[in-house]
Amino acid sequence: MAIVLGPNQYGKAEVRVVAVDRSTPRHALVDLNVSSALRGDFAAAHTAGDNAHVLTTDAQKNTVFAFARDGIGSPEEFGIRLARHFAGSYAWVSGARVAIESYGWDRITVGGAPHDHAFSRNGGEVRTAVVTVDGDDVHVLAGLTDLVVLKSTGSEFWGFPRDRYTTLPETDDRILATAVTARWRYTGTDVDWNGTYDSIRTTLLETFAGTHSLALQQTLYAMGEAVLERHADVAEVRFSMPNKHHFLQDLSAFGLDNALDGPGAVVYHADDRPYGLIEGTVLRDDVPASPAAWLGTPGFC
Ligand SMILES: O=c1[nH]c(=O)c2[nH]c(=O)[nH]c2[nH]1
Repeated sequence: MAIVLGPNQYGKAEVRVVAVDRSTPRHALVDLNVSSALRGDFAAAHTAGDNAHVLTTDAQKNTVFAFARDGIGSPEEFGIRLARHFAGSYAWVSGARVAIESYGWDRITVGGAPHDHAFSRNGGEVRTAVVTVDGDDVHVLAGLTDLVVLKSTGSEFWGFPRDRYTTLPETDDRILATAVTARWRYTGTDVDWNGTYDSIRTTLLETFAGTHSLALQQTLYAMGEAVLERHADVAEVRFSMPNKHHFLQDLSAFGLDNALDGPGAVVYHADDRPYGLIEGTVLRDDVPASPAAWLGTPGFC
């Protein structure tokens, strides 16, 4: 029996870089959280404390800031530039993974006009990109987290089996709400990153809204199917979607009914936990799987 070093990677996590394009009076702002990780032959550092192969995490951080000086473009483009640079830096670096979160800022409107250089953060939603360079191969995942959506009707849930612990009533009219985390894998790199991102986000929203839902699982599948139907360069979409339960509040103690078709407002309590967690992948069956693209991406997606 020998004890050996298994898979490993190292890098700088969560480099917060904000780049402002001031080339015109109308500034443009990009706000990223960048994490890099190198893969390759780093055995001696682990087993002997020999750092001859260790491109410092400090240098990786500096590289992120230096590259931002040339403009960031889309998160995917920036990730590809960085990952290619790191993977090509030394013979013993065989690959690099660059994961990016992109925070959105909207222009503040003053007197009806969008301001040139004042912005407000737009909610909790975050755009994501993960670029993995593995030798000459480049894999790109794009996605988003915490796209919070709600339908106040157009959602049913019934027809499930009833064991001795099943108490949930069947319903033909409920609130459906979730916070979408999705990642999709592109088949290549010749992509209009920002345009495609916007289009896929719109597709997710339109499909959530337009699908008369019999289960969140069905809505998840419909959202993935719509993305794949409209985007030939996407191979698969992975989702993690909490079912943000809204239960009708019992108001009978106050002599009030709470009927869906009654005269007053319908009152729900929004439960934050526990929540159903619905996760799934929708994919083309004729595109090979790509474990390298997902290596190091934790959780379901
Ligand atoms: O859309 C749903 N899917 C479920 O699997 C489930 N389970 C549950 O209790 N409510 C719901 N709703």
